[in-house]
Amino acid sequence: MPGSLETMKKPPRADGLASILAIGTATPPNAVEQVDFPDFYFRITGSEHLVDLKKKFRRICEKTAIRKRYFSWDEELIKKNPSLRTFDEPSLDARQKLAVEQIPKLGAAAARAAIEEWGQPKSRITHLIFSTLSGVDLPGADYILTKHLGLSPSVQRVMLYHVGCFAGGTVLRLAKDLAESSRGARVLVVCSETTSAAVIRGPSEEHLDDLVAQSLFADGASALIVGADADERAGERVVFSIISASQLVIPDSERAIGGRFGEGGIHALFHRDAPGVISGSIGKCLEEAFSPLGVRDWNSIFWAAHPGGRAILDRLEETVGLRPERLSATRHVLAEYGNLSSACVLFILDEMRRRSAKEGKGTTGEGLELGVLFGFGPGLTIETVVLRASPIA
Ligand SMILES: CC(=O)CC(=O)SCCNC(=O)CCNC(=O)[C@H](O)C(C)(C)COP(=O)(O)OP(=O)(O)OC[C@H]1O[C@@H](n2cnc3c(N)ncnc32)[C@H](O)[C@@H]1OP(=O)(O)O
Repeated sequence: MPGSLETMKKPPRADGLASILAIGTATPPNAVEQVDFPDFYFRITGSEHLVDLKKKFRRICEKTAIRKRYFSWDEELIKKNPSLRTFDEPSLDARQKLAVEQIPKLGAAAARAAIEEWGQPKSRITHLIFSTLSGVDLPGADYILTKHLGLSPSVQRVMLYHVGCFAGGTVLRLAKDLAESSRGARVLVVCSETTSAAVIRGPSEEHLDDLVAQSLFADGASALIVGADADERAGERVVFSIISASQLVIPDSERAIGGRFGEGGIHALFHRDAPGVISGSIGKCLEEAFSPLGVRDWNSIFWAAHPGGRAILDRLEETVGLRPERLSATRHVLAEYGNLSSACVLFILDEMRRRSAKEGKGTTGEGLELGVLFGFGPGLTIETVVLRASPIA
């Protein structure tokens, strides 16, 4: 019947904006203090004889402003898999085994925390967006996660493999579209990362940017429930609303951040000018996102920026003229967890809303109404997400 076909083409849209209704995070048990990492890393990779390179690595680690990182692997695993001790020996099988096991497991732990905070039955989850940099498999981590969590087989899954660190913004952009285009949709978003593809490899004097990667990346997962028209009578609460989301590729910048994927896993390619390239485009992103809202003072909004490395945050702060408190939650997450790739920005939102409540601020965004979340990664790609904080009762 033409009438019913018309109805099928246009399912009812949500009335309101998509919102984050809950946040969960998880880390694996093996924590390594950054101050101990150079000794640990050069010992487990059998590289103690590279004395000058180790001194250089110590200097790099000291500059990262990272205090601690969590890993799903440990010394025992490296001993059992000697190919992981070298810089570029074929080692993909060992890396895959770890990633395929750990990514859904970590993601499920973060998702359970988000679902518990949300307080609604799992059967209300209509969509799943899963993002990870490693562990491509068939069926993928999204499928394994639905089994771990016991989600409905009719949950609509979207799997994002190998997008890179900007994916923490991409998942919000997609979740907003899904939640607003279908009334009643509840989207479970999961970003789960292990370093098994890119970190854990021996050092190389010829590839110093890869050595920088060994000092930065860590394992962890974050999860959100996103939906529009929060059902407050059923106990749903808005943590942040997603006002807008957009993506920008900085022209001719693909050399700034990248990775080569092969039999030895992912070899990181970081140009020293990555912080400069990112900060050079941040003004344009801010103006495009906030001019419709009449905002021009970048200190009047809260910030969650992907902490790719300390130098990126320093350059951002300097270029935009930010007061130190604006990147305080971001720097805290970098210090306590390292660079968690796509999972990082959602850890920052969690940290921000928790410390806002603890410090008696009026909103989940440090007492401010509007804020920005930035994802940075290969391309060079920037995801810009405008958020609205919620009042804290
Ligand atoms: C994967 C994704 O999709 C997204 C991502 O997050 S990718 C990660 C993006 N991150 C980056 O690009 C790293 C940004 N860089 C930084 O944060 C900082 O440079 C750093 C913490 C690594 C070092 O801090 P710094 O203030 O630059 O210290 P600095 O004293 O200049 O450098 C320390 C040493 O590292 C070396 N170094 C710094 N950056 C380097 C690079 N990109 N490649 C090779 N060597 C580098 C320096 O030459 C220096 O060596 P010496 O001590 O022998 O002189």
